[in-house]
Amino acid sequence: MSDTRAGFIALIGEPNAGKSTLLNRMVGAKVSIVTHKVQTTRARIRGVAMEGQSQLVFVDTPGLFQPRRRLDRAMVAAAWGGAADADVVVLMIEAHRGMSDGVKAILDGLGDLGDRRIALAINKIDKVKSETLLALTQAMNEAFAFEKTFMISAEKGHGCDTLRAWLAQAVPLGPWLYPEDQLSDLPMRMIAAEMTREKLTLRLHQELPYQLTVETENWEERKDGSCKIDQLVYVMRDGHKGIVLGNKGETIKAVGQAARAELEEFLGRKVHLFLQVKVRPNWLEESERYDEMGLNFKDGNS
Ligand SMILES: Nc1nc2c(ncn2[C@@H]2O[C@H](COP(=O)(O)OP(=O)(O)OP(=O)(O)O)[C@@H](O)[C@H]2O)c(=O)[nH]1
Repeated sequence: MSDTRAGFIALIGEPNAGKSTLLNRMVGAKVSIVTHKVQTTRARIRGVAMEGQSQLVFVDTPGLFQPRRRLDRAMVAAAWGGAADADVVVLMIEAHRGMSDGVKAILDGLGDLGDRRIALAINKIDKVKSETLLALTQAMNEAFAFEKTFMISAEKGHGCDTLRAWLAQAVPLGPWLYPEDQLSDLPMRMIAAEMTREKLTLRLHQELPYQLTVETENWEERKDGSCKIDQLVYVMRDGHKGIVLGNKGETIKAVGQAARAELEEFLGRKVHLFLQVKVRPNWLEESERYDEMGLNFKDGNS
C-alpha cells in the first residue's frame, strides 16, 4: 500500500500577486473571488486538491501589505497566521514588479516562520523577458534561502503542474485531512459562500470591503431537483448589520437575488437561497469555524 501525504499550504504575497488565481488553478474550481480590486481575500479560504496520494489543503491568505489601520493589522496578522499554521509556504511575487518594498517587507518576516518549507513562485512570467526573470530569481534567492523557485503564470497555467507536483511531495506523510467523500461537497459550500460574498463586496463598494464573511450553514437537496441553501453573513459591528440589510432590507435582498441567479447558473438548477445577517465581532480571529469544517488549526496565530 502506498503512503498517503497531507498538509496545509499557504500562499502568501502582496495584494494582487495572483494568489487566488493560482488557488483556483490548483483546486480547479472557483473557490476564491478574483477581482481587480485589491484585498478581496481576507479570510483563510481554502481549497483541497488531490495529487496522486497527496492531499493539498490550500490556505488562501489575505495580501500582505503595510498595515495602516487596526483592521489592516488584523488582516496582515491573519495572513502571517495562515503561514505559521502551514506546512509549506509559497511566496508569490509579480515578475514585472520585482523586489518591491512590499516584497522586501515580506522577506524580512519570512525568517520568523521557523523551519517550514518555503518556496518562491514568481508569477506573471508572461509579462517579462527571460533576462529580467533570471536577475529577479537571483536577487530573491540572495535575499532568502528559498528551497525552490518556480516561474509560473497562474493565469495561463505555465509552471503550475511542476509547482503542484513539488507540493505533493513537500507535504508531510500522514493520513488525509478530509475524507474523500467530503471533498466534493466542501468546495460547493465554499463556492456558494464566495458567490454571496462577491455580490456583497460589489454592492457595498467602499463601505465594508472586507469586514464581513459568509458561511454556508446548510445545504439541502430537494426531491424536486432544486436545492435550499442557508447562509450566514457575519459582520463585525451592529452598525454594519444595518448597512448590509439596507433600507427595508433592500440591500440584502438584491444581494440574495444576484447570488441566487449566479448559483442557479452554476449548478444548472433551481436554488432557494436564504441569507441571515449576524454580528460576530471577532470572526477574524475565531478558529472554530475552521474546526467546523473538520480541521484543527493550531493556536497562536494572533
Ligand atoms: N498577466 C498575468 N496576470 C495574472 C496572472 N495571474 C494573475 N493575474 C492577474 O492578477 C490580478 C490579481 O490576481 P488575484 O489572483 O486576484 O490576486 P491575489 O493575490 O489573490 O489578490 P488579493 O486577493 O487582493 O490578495 C488578476 O487580475 C489576475 O487576472 C498571470 O500569470 N499573468
